[in-house]
Amino acid sequence: MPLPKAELHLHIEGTLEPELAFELAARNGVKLPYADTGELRAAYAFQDLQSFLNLYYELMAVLRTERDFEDLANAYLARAAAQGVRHAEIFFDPQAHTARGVDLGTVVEGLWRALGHSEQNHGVSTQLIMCFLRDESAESAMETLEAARPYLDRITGVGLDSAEVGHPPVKFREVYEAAAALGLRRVAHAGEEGPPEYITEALDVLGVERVDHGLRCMEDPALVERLVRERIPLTLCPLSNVRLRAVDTLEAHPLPAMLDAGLLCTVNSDDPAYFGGYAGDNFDAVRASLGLGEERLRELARNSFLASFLEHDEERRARYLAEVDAYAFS
Ligand code: HPA
Ligand SMILES: [Zn+2]
Repeated sequence: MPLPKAELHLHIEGTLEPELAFELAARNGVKLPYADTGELRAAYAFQDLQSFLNLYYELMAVLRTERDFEDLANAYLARAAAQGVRHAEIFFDPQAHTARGVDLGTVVEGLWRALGHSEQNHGVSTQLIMCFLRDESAESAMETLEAARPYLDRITGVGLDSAEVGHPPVKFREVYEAAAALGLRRVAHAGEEGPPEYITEALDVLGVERVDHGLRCMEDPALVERLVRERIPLTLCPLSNVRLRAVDTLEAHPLPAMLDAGLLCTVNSDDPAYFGGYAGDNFDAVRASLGLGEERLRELARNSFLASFLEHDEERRARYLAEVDAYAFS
């Protein structure tokens, strides 16, 4: 039995495995510029975030109907459950679909067909976090928030993703103010490729409660001290960091130093179909490559539930934490 954990940094579009991409392409009459899954997999050699994003957006062309989004989410939930994920806070990128003529309603209704039954079908509780593409305009983000109004009962929070450098958090000040006024929780990618200042700005200007990645905080000791003092969770994604070359090797990942510094770190998969593994695979990888002992792994699992947006159901959080505490490593 795998260690119970929450997944807090997972882009549902990044769970599109090559086999499902080809299946959906055939179903929808979409022609992919790859002969087969082998040729597609060979394209997964990324130099940086942008080279990944190009393929990530290209493959989304196969996602067209509610059923496509339902199938995508069910495939993820089954894999996540098998790796010990008990709770998942799932990102989606509305603008990447509406820009292709797929309605926000199709996306949310389709995802919800899977998420609404996830507890019964997969034993995984779920939440949805709607991300704005930071390389699109602030106006487009605001329009997306407006368009999401009919679905807000199914959306827990907002996030910020896509190409980071040159698109600082401050660009989205008004959108985040509007999201807060609607009662939405706030997170943002910051410090993946962007500088530590983007992390500070995400906290001070956007009012985020969690920082996605946050890796580059380690360049600023005063920021680290603040993140520790304020107990700001970081959603780290070790295999993603290696594939997108944010770190040279897994062995060089700063996770142990971050834990030693007292940061509230969590381990997540980001875009598992592209980066070589789901949540449990990321745990296994840091265990093998970083020499983390059982108590560090247990701490990471505890952190994932402590950092999750389960305030409406503290009983559930306590149950998950008790499962982690009782877990016997084999
Ligand atoms: O790792 C990521 N970073 C930024 N944007 C993204 N969109 C999907 N994955 C990512
Ligand atoms: Zn991400």
